[in-house]
Amino acid sequence: MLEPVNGRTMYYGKGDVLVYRTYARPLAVAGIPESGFAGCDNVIFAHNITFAVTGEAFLPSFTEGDNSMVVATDSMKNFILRQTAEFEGGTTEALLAFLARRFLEKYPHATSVALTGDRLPFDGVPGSDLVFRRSRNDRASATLTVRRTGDGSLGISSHACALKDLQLIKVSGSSFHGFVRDEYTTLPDSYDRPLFIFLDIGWIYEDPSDAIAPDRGRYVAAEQVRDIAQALFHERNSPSIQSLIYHIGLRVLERFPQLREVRFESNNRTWETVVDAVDGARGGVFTEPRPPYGFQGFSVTKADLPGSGR
Ligand SMILES: O=c1[nH]c(=O)c2[nH]c(=O)[nH]c2[nH]1
Repeated sequence: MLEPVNGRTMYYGKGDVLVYRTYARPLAVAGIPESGFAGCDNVIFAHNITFAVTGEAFLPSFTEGDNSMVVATDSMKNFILRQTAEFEGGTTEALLAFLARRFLEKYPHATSVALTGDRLPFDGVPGSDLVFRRSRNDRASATLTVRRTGDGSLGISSHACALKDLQLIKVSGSSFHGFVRDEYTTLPDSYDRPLFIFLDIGWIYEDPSDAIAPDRGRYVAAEQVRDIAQALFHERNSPSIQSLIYHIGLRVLERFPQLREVRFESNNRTWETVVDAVDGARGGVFTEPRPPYGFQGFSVTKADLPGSGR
């Protein structure tokens, strides 16, 4: 998360800082064919934040028990909560950049801050602009590291945006066959399986300013990435999860040339068949698969796009 200080891992911070900000700046995004998402009003702009700090000045707190330079993690929590009131943006990435900058400005002996914000989604309810329903579904997330550069200015040294915990089932139209068959193989070939997948999708911008300043019109909303994943899952008769995530990655990069890379971590939760649908009839019966579960990890970059010449 945070780069080592003189070759040593050293950081401290606060996790699970829950910040419910109301009436943040509304977000508008450019549309894409796979998604009806055009933005959100941000009436509830809520996050679970993990905040970590480092700097040589903190070494004596570890090695000598000298707390004179320690900003208590309790104070960090207060800082995050109070500063969020002054935040004027409308994206998770912008909130993280704002908090990191403010902290490094306030505490000059801190050299670098790494923070993650998991959005806590609340959905609007019909007929009200005041009542919201907490959603336990997939959610947007971002991680940023902001550090002091040689000339004392502050810069983003790493970033990653994500959609976490997307869980999608396609009841028909997925296969898995042609894999290595030997004395260890018990899995039959499948030509139509009820494919249930858990997906974490991450993306990196060519220029992280596009994530911080959505007014530039190049912000990529997690809802749009979600909708691309759903559309590709629908469109393709996938021969494997490996192939499916590759094609989702290609489509995301095609739609958003401002991105450099898309990353996947997927989990196979294919439903276990109890009663097969008979003679082309619909209506099989399935149950939850038993552990252990398979997983895949893959990153797609612009070099994978057709015609990239790389
Ligand atoms: O999409 C899949 N990829 C695999 O590598 C695999 N292995 C397995 O047993 N089932 C599946 N499904």
